[in-house]
Amino acid sequence: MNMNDIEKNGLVLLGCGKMGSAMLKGWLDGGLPPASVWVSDPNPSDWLVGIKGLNLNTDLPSAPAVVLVAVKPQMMADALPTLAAMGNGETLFISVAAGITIATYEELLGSRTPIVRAMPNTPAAVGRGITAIIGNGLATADHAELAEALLSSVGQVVRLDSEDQMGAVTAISGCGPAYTFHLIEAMAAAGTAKGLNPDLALTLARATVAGAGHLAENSEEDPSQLRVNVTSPNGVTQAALEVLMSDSDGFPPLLLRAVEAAINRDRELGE
Ligand SMILES: NC(=O)c1ccc[n+]([C@@H]2O[C@H](COP(=O)([O-])OP(=O)(O)OC[C@H]3O[C@@H](n4cnc5c(N)ncnc54)[C@H](O)[C@@H]3O)[C@@H](O)[C@H]2O)c1
Ligand code: PRO
Repeated sequence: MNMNDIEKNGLVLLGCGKMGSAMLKGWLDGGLPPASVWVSDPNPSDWLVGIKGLNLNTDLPSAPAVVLVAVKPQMMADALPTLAAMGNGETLFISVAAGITIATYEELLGSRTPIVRAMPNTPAAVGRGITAIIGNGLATADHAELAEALLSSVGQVVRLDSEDQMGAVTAISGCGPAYTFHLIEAMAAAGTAKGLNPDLALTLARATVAGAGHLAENSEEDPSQLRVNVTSPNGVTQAALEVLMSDSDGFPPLLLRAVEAAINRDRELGE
């Protein structure tokens, strides 16, 4: 199964806010015709309303290739039963919601429903996302391929061995863009605090994070060597890294605490 099946039988997107829009933008930019997509969202954005040919809040096809669920975890119990008639059939359900387990989808949609739980991230909007996926017992190799085809059109896809990994995945790559944007904000604020014009500080911070990310992704050297390459012995970077890399109050223990908080919240949302 591939994107042709989606083009032919349709994709229903339930919920099209920040994450749904990021993926939809990536799919449309990648050539998926708007006429193959049905979006159901009670508060569509101006961007959605403006997409010519898109099926927005109209009757849904009875057996689309894929239903992609992108409503908030808290809305799931209200939103999903409206699509229960598509459960227990050939339609593949893919959910990107944090926390909600495959067992919950099976309860809401029927235990014979093929389901893939996925965790994407918002760089999907520019084709640079990464999505982790895991299917239920009903999701065949064909279904997994279909999910992978859809999600790889907006970035990389990795397959998980176990649903138990999803909390940590969410905390790293699902939420990670927010940590990175905050790093840009914090670098810009520090530059401003040290006398730079705020616009200049933001330009420096944004380009540095983007350039370093690109280098980390494209270099044959691993991130620790790339860090060493910036760090002259007893130089300026070393002075900064002695603060940032402190085992007691540096970046590693702080990030670990943040990731643990995210994993705990992910677990709570699934309860
Ligand atoms: N934003 C991210 O970076 C991100 C990353 C990975 C996963 N997710 C997951 O994606 C899901 C959506 O998150 P978001 O950030 O896009 O939230 P959002 O609030 O921006 O979007 C949710 C959308 O669902 C719509 N909605 C509400 N009730 C509905 C209903 N009954 N039927 C159809 N649509 C309905 C809302 O109008 C809204 O547009 C969440 O489950 C979240 O865990 C988000
Ligand atoms: N955004 C969602 C949240 O904050 C899930 C991962 C990224 O809950």
